[in-house]
Amino acid sequence: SSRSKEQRILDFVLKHAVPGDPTSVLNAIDKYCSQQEWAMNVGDEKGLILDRVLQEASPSLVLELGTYCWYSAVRMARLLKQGAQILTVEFNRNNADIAHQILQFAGVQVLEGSSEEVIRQLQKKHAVDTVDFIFIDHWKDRYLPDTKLMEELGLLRKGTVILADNVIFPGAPDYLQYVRSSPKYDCTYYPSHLEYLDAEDGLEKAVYKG
Ligand SMILES: O=c1[nH]cnc2c(O)cc(-c3ccc(F)cc3)c(-c3ccc(F)cc3)c12
Ligand SMILES: [Mg+2]
Repeated sequence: SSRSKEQRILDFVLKHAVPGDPTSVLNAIDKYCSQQEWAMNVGDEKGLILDRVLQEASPSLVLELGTYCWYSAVRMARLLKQGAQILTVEFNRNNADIAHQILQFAGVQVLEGSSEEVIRQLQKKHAVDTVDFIFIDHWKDRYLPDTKLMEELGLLRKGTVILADNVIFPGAPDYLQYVRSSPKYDCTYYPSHLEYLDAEDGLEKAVYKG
């Protein structure tokens, strides 16, 4: 059919999830993508690690790089404290549209454009001072340049948590080498598996020391 995989995921969510119940949305996406069509959501196994690291950080402002089908934005939004905000960046127009449809989540805003463009506009256009929690899940070649850009722009504060997906598969070796060798970060690796598969993958947490 002319509908994309992402639209088929949306159809399944709209058919099987309960409006306003984020856990039912996550369960629907995980069910569809593990049984029907694989998709690059962070998934349920790595998602549990994301849950724990996010709750420990208890952020007021979250920046997500890479919205895709909005799985991780929903995952994080369901755990945020009252009044906290997620800014999620998606450069692919179609995915942004799917994201808008899956759930108009209170406190979640989809910013369209390349991560570099959006990061450069955060302070002036989106009244951002510093970011408390960053989930990097867009494109492996942008992990390091975007992190350096956020440092240069003063978007990181003492204690800002950066959690990066796919540091093993497909991997972001230049990013890993940088944060692990930099005196500006305290790093922790969380071993896991590629979403819905047995391949090894993991998340890297880098806490900015200011
Ligand atoms: O690009 C990604 N962004 C954010 N998360 C991703 C993820 O969680 C998984 C994958 C992934 C896809 C296929 C595979 F066999 C292994 C890993 C990708 C990815 C990697 C290279 C690609 F060419 C296209 C997709 C991404
Ligand atoms: Mg990923």
